[in-house]
Amino acid sequence: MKTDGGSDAAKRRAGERAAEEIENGFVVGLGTGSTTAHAIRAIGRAIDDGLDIRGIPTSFQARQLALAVGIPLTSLDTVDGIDLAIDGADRVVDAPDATAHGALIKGGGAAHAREKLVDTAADRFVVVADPSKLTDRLERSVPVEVLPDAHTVVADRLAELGGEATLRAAEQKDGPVVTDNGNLVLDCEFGPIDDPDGLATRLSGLPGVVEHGLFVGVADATYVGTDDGVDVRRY
Ligand SMILES: O=C(CO)[C@H](O)[C@H](O)COP(=O)(O)O
Repeated sequence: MKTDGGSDAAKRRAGERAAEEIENGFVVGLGTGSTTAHAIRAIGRAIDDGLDIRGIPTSFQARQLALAVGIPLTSLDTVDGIDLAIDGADRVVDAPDATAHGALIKGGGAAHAREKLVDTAADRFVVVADPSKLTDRLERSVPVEVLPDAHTVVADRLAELGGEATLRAAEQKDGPVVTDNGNLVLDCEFGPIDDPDGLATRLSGLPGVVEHGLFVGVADATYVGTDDGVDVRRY
C-alpha cells in the first residue's frame, strides 16, 4: 500500500476515531490509503460486534480490504445517499484565517476520481490524516486523471496554466500507472497554489481531464491523529 510518511500510530488513531462516528444503518463511503485502512479495519471489527452498515468503496484497494474484514458492500447507484464518507488526504490546508482552510490535495493513490464522487455525495465527509499532511498553503503536485489519448494535449494545457506535468510511472511495471478507471495520471507542479478554488475550476474545464485531486470546500472535518490523541478540525 502506498504511504506518504507520517506515523502509523497517528494514522490509526485518526482512522479509528472516524469509524466511531458510524451509526447502525449507515451507508459509508470507504476511502483509499493507509490511514483510511485503519478506519476500514475498525468498521470490520464493529461489524463483528453487531454493527449493521453497508460500505461503498472508492477503489480496488478499499474494496479488497472491506471484503477481507467483512463489510457488506453496495454501490452508489443503488442507495438513496451516503451518510458518512471517511477518506485520507495527501495535503490538508490548516490555516483557519485562509479561505482555503480545509482544502485538500488527494490522489496519491490515483483514486481521486472515485474518491471525489463518493466524498462529495456524502452527507458528511471526514478526512483522516496524520500531522505530516497539514500545511499553511498547498504546494504539492496535483494529480490529474486523464483519458489515455489525452495525456499530451492535457499536459500542454496544464503548461499554459503554469503547471509542469509528469506522467505518473508505475513502480512495478514498465509504463504508466493505469487507474481503476483505465485512465492515466499526470502529476502537475504549480508551485504554491494561492487560489485552489480557481485552479480547481480551470482544471475541471480542460477537455480530456476526468478528475483532479484538488478538493475545495468538500471536507466537513479533519481528524488529525497525534502522538497521544486526535485533534479535530471542523469546517
Ligand atoms: O487520495 C488518496 C488516494 O488517492 C489517499 O487518501 C491519500 O493518498 C492519503 O493516503 P495515506 O492515508 O496512505 O497517506
